[in-house]
Amino acid sequence: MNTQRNPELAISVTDATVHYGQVLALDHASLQMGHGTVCGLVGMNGSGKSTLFKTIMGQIKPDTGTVKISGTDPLQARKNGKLAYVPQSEAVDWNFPIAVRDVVMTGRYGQMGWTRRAKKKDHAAVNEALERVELTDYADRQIGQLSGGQKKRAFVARCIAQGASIMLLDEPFAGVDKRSEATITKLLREIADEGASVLISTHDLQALPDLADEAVLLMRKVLKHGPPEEVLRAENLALAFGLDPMKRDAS
Ligand SMILES: Nc1ncnc2c1ncn2[C@@H]1O[C@H](COP(=O)(O)OP(=O)(O)OP(=O)(O)O)[C@@H](O)[C@H]1O
Repeated sequence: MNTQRNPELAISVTDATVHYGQVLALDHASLQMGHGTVCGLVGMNGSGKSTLFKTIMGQIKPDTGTVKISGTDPLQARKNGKLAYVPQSEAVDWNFPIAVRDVVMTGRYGQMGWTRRAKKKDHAAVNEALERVELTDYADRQIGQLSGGQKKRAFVARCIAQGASIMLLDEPFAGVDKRSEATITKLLREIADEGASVLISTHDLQALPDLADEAVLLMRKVLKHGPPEEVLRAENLALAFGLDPMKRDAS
């Protein structure tokens, strides 16, 4: 685990427990992530991945434990633009009448003040982000008129335009074509090499060694955290999935 590059951890979740009514979604889960790292979060349906994201984002306050983002409170980290989130596709209203460029511009809102009037530097940041995700030619399309992979790229561009140094991506490869997957994977690698930390939930275990420096196996608590090839050993997967999901669909 590369937690050495900066002594202050990018993400530090300690002993987090979350209930939804009677349902125990996180059970004393702890996760420490350094800067400049891509980390894959894997676990079966209902293992708590989205709940962990919401907890890291400060949307859910855990019953026990603490969350620190670069040493600060998650809400503070969101306010200062350091923490960004790419939601699952189902969580987005794709019919909303907004162009791709404007979706990316929402990443700049925190830095614009209450007028939300875009300045030259905001337009420049949006254009650069669109270019990095190869969506410049689609900038004026309504967001719902993109393919699944292009939609994901638009949301990654929003994080880039925001200047976030910690990014959480909830299943960015679900329903995504191979070209978009390769573009996103390469981009996340570049972003991490520039010092950002990227936590990605995915069901694509086969792709994990190419995608991530580290993997986390979640089953309400963090069962394993380390290099993907170690975490994805058959005995560990059996613990988390009760079978060998490399041979079958992991979901
Ligand atoms: N709003 C909610 N109310 C009640 N229970 C919930 C709620 N959200 C999640 N849960 C439950 O909490 C547990 C963890 O759910 P969560 O969505 O975090 O899992 P996940 O690993 O992201 O699943 P998936 O891979 O299917 O997206 C599950 O048992 C789920 O049914």
